[in-house]
Amino acid sequence: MASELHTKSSSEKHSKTHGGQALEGNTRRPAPLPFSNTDKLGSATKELPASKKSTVETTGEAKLHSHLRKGSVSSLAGKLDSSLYLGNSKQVPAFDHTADQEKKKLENGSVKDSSASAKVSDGASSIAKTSGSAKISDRVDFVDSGKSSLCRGSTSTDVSDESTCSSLSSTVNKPHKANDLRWEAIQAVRSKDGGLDLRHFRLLKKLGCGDIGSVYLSELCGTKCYFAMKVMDKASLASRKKLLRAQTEREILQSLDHPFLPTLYTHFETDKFSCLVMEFCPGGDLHTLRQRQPGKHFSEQAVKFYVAEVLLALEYLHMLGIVYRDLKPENVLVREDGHIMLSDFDLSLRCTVSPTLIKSSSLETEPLRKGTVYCAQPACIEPSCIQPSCMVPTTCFGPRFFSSKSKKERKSKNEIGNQVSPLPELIAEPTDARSMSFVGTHEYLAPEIIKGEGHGSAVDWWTFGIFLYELLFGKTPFKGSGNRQTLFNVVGQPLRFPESPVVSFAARDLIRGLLVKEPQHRLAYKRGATEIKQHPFFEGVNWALIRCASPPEVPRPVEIEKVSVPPAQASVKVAPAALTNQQNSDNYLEFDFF
Ligand SMILES: Nc1ncnc2c1ncn2[C@@H]1O[C@H](COP(=O)(O)OP(=O)(O)OP(=O)(O)O)[C@@H](O)[C@H]1O
Repeated sequence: MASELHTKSSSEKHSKTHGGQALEGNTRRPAPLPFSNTDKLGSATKELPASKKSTVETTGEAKLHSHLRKGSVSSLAGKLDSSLYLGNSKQVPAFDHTADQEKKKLENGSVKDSSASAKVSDGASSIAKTSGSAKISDRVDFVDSGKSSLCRGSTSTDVSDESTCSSLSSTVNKPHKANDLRWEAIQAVRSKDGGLDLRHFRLLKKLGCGDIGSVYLSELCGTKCYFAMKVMDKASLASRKKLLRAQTEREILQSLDHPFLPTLYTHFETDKFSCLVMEFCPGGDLHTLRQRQPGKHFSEQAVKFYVAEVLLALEYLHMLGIVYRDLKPENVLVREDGHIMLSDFDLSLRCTVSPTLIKSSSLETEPLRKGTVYCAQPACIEPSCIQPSCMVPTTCFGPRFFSSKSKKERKSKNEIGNQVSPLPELIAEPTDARSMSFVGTHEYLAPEIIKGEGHGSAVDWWTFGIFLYELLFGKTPFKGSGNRQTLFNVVGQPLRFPESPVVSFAARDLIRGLLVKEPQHRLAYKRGATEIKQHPFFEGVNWALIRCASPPEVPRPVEIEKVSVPPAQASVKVAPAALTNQQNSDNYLEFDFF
């Protein structure tokens, strides 16, 4: 096991502001003292201060590098994912860019990517694997699932300005960004100046501080396009041995293209800093939003909406072979349209997965015969091997969906029901992945992590259960008087529900299914998100069109002028080396790190 355990510092989060407004009432709990290996159950020797939902992590553990087919597998993931959202393509106007983009892909040579290598890691020691043969480094706690390839949506060349990629190939690899003005603005600067760096951005406000960097609200100069820029001090990362974590997060972000996951618009490096330019979420996080609700818990209807979106995000991540491992309300941000965005991937585990289509959509005349399994192995990931139902265009993401409908025809507020037709059923569960890392947040840690038994994707279904519980009841189920007690409770205490607020039987039943201590008996262990989606709690949820449903709450628009500090008032401190090189003197804000 690793020699070092680390606690993410969340004390800084107390001063966090969002969208230009101070988050009053943010009762984010202070960080516990640094955790040591002996604090795990069984060898715990000392009482720690009260856990305040900070994240714990071991470092120096398992890492798996695998040479994988990249392009073709990722395109499968994209298509399968699209099909999950779209259902019957005949019901909504088409926004068909698939064929066009396949063509562009060929023109841009992205096909050659299909033989490129992809890294698979959970941020610690390593296995190098090429075509079935594995090279295992010193301390390996990770066992390959034995399944096939990791799916990667895109690569560093897609968004990094260290590369010479064309704007076209970037869009091809993020097909859902085809109509995004911010994406176009970034691409325009890239074509004009050959790349982006700090001088292209005005840093308007510090949004918050994480363990590996600070996040700033920033404007792409002169465009009124706003982004959240995570700025990481490379020297600090190196001295604190966090480079791998930063790299893991960046590589995961680069591979994502999903409505409930962050879009990484670009990434660039200066001598001193590594910068990730992402979509800005002005609505704050669900932890803060929950504090503002009556009784500090959400209504069951609102919970249904938020957890349904989180479920789809987790499903997509698992399909890419990513076990998220850090689900908690603090990491679920609210976008400007009220939909959610899962953030913070530096503790995620990457492993191998083989998405498996077990039932086609209703577009198919007959469901697949029972027992027939369509396994999307890398060797057959060609368009012809994919069920046609998985290749429906991405209507849910395009503005034309709305423009072609009158307001009356649009879905009524809070209506996310009325599933029209069953969707294809997939298993994309990296169930056999094994990590021995001790990562997560005390109240959210799965029993198998605490017991050090090794864990896989089922930890995300445990945390999903805790998350659901917390949103409904305003507290987590196993919280003790201190971190150690919390860990004991997670492992040994039965699940109990408070008498109030009253929640439905279906909700409690779902929580019971998810919070089963043995991972192999836990809901979703075998068939992943599909099992959860079929639970009565989600009855009536239109999974295909949830992206178009009205959220419980839409954040007030951020007034950027108020957020932005005029130069005269700004406490202009000497800018760090990277900033002094900037041509744009508007970048006056001080950078402070950690
Ligand atoms: N895209 C975004 N839009 C708005 N605010 C964001 C965005 N991304 C991050 N933030 C805010 O910035 C803060 C720092 O985020 P960051 O992801 O760096 O750290 P973290 O979530 O605290 O976790 P970690 O310590 O693992 O880095 C968070 O509290 C978050 O609320």
